[in-house]
Amino acid sequence: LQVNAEESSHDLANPPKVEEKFGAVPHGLSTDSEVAQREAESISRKTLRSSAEKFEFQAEVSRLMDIIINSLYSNKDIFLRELISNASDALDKIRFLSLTDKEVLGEGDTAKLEIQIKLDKEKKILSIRDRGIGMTKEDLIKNLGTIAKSGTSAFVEKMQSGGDLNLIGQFGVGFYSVYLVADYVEVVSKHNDDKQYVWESKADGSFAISEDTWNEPLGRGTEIRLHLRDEAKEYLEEDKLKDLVKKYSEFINFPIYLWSTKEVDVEVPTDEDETSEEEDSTPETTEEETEEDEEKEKKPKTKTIKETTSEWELLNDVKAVWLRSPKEVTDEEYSKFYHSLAKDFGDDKPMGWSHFTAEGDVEFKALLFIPPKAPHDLYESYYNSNKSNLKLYVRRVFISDEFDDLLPKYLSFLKGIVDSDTLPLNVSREMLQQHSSLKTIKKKLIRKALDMIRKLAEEDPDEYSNKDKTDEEKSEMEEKKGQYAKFWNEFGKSIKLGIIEDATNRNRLAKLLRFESTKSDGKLASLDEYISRMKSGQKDIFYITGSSKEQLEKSPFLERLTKKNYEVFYAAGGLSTSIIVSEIWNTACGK
Ligand SMILES: Nc1ncnc2c1ncn2[C@@H]1O[C@H](COP(=O)(O)OP(=O)(O)OP(=O)(O)O)[C@@H](O)[C@H]1O
Repeated sequence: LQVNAEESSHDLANPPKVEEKFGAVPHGLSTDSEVAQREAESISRKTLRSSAEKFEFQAEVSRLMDIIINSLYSNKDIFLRELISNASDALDKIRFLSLTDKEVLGEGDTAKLEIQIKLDKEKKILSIRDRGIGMTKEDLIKNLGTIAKSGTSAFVEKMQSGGDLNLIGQFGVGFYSVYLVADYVEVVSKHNDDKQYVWESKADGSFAISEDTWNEPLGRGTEIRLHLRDEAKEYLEEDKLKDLVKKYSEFINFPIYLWSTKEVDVEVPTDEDETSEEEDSTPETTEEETEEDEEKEKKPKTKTIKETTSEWELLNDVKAVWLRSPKEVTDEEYSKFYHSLAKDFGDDKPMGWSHFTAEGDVEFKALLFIPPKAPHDLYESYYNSNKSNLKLYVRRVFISDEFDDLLPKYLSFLKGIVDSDTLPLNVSREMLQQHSSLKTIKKKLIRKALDMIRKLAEEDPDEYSNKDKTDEEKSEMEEKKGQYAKFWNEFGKSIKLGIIEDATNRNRLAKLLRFESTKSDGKLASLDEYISRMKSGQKDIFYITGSSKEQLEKSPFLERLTKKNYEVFYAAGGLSTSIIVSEIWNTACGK
């Protein structure tokens, strides 16, 4: 019954099913109304809906779910940000489609692009609803269970070797984090092209799908209902959810509402009985008091009672960081924005960022980040992946994160956003991809990206002497000590690839190259340093290259040179990198 991901991705006419695996109620035993009642009550947690079609999860997904459901991971909060992030992606998708076809948004509430969170304390259900693109029946089968993404096995492997569950979103399997807090999950979804369906699973290897004929019609979008485990009851507290949204979802570009309950004082008319009792107990009255009483009688008698009211409370203020002036954005805000943009919720801050506005023929705002670590699959499919890590917006409307032509491949490790005022809004993605402004945007982005990387080195006291600096500047610089070596460790290979691929910027890139040297106590040396020493007449320096650092370090040639007390600079890299680096080196030295 296991599904082959590739084969089944286009043909789901006969998706894999698990028949009679669940404790179905025999049809003869129940009346229609009982069945309806049972469906509507979203079933006890022991059995899924009996009439539903059953499917088996793809094996890797099943393993992933096992890991999650049995996890002792303490930071269970992460599920909420994953769901909100999915909701926001779904809203981005429908907003994008609406640029060329307004009809897709529908009317009334359905057209409202927002996220709603609701709690049902009695039934212990937490629901997150969006009016995004929604999922067809086929989408539900594919996206939530039968097609394993490339990140699934990578993440399972990571988890088996003690990885951090917090990174789940980076592997593209964030949805399954719901099983950290729930033992039964329903996904109700309505896509414009299909009927409303319910997906449900108890994370026991299978899921079920039924046409939804009992819930309130969603109009369009998705509602995820988490039937919380007993130990996750804290997520039924409004304050807890408000804190979490503030903490993790501050930068979501759609309004997030919580259905919150408040106790308010209300004036209500006093009951007849109460009034008469009060009157009965009144002792004899004087004339004056009688007059007062008469006046009181004219006004209706009221009392104040506490009443609970509920209303949608807005939890975020939907601000686009990149549209603000860089002077107004704090370092902490940049860091938090990076975490949310990159779905990288590790403890480390980004290594650097560049926030700028480009003016002239092509106007755009951009915010680029150097991540603290290289992602697990950075070089895995370097030449055949079209992935860009930049999100493209046009006038604040998210267009795509699949524009492979915004940055060259060797800079694909950067994360960020570009928001352009010049690009047209009402054309298809394909036409936009051809737009002439993109070339200008790309050129400027590369310049800014390389400047940002150069700055990392310039601010690092390991790289440059800081003797002219004031004490205050020195202590600030102390924080940046070693940052370029860290960068080089994580992304040096990308710079070398850039040297091969980007002839226009080769000299700029050459300045970012670093070499190890046998005499520098582990410090990295730059090309400039080597050149200045060559120019000052130093002759006992050699430069060798090889395919790997290990190979170089074992090289007998290196050993011989060091024995003679020569200093050897060495750089690892593929053959073509070595050749190009040598060329740059020799040209720079005038040889
Ligand atoms: N609220 C939603 N509306 C529409 N589609 C959704 C929604 N939630 C999930 N999906 C679909 O299910 C897929 C799987 O979600 P999942 O969170 O596991 O991965 P992802 O969103 O692709 O990656 P990441 O977790 O990094 O955001 C999504 O790619 C999307 O197609």
